[in-house]
Amino acid sequence: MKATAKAHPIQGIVKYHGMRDEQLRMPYHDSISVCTAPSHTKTTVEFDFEREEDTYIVDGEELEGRAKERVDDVVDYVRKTSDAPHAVYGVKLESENSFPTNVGLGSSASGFAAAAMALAKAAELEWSRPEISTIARRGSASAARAVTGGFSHLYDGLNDEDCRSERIETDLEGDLRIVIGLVPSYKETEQAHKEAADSHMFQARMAHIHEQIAEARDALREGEFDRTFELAEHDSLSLAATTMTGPAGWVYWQPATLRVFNAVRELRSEENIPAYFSTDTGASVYVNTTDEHAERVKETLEDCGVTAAIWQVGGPARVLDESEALF
Ligand SMILES: Nc1ncnc2c1ncn2[C@@H]1O[C@H](COP(=O)(O)OP(=O)(O)OP(=O)(O)O)[C@@H](O)[C@H]1O
Ligand SMILES: C[C@@](O)(CCOP(=O)(O)OP(=O)(O)O)CC(=O)O
Repeated sequence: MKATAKAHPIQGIVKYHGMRDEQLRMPYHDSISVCTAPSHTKTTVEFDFEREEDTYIVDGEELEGRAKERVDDVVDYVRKTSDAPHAVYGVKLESENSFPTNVGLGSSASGFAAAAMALAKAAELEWSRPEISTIARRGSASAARAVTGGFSHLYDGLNDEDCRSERIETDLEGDLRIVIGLVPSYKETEQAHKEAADSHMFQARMAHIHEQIAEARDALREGEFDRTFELAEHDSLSLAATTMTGPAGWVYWQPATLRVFNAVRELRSEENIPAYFSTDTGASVYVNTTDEHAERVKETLEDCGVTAAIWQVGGPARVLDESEALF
């Protein structure tokens, strides 16, 4: 009745923007991302006979309002699909993120992936990871990809058989280093997804994305580093063009973000270093490079006045031993 799970957040490669179905969180189009580590979320859940109300605590704070409703959507779906008699009891969920939230480092992905994995285990659902990705998707679409881990592809679809995530095999995982530049500027993504289709750039993005997905899959299969991360850099600009031209005119980037963009392009042109920037919906930057060049890239980010760290590829969400439970 109690279970603990761990999941890694994601960096978008061909990024998701906008939902066809807001309740079921079915995106308008396919998306590909890569999980990042050691950043992670650890979550313990328990179905408890004595508990009448569901309670969720993240980083020591009890969730309320919209944040709570999103976890409710995940818990309700697990209750509906599980045959375990205890799945009707109240749930206690406690979770810890090892990295800052709401700054563009993908906390909703690892948060809802860890919750889905732990809930599926506690509710005795013997599902595969692509199946569990449909539970996580109800909290956050990016979380579907955090369930399957590594490089993963969330398919567009109108039902759970189609709209699920699957891992993509590639040789790029071992040598990839993701240097993160932390630009702490608070934002929330949900509203941006809601108004995605209201930008005049959205239809252009939709027409373009199919090709981008095919290219990214091919580059990953072929193990082509430059081609893969050039695509991620390009798609960061495409995504921002759409959010900036929506009704709210969101500009997620900060001056430090742009300093990093310029410095990364200089590393490429002047030092021949394979380094490509990437942002999701936020001001923080990912710089994709190889092990050999990671320290040089980190120094460059620090010279831009940004706190930097060298991360690598994270695996799929997984259930932990009961000795690792948070309560
Ligand atoms: N460990 C967690 N367990 C459950 N929900 C979480 C957890 N961490 C974050 N969340 C939820 O994820 C959402 C984070 O905001 P948002 O939708 O902007 O996602 P995001 O773009 O992944 O955020 P960011 O990348 O900036 O961290 C909020 O609803 C928050 O409560
Ligand atoms: C481009 C992104 O940053 C979009 C992130 O969106 P979220 O998955 O955080 O949105 P919600 O479903 O509202 O939680 C990264 C990606 O998943 O492609």
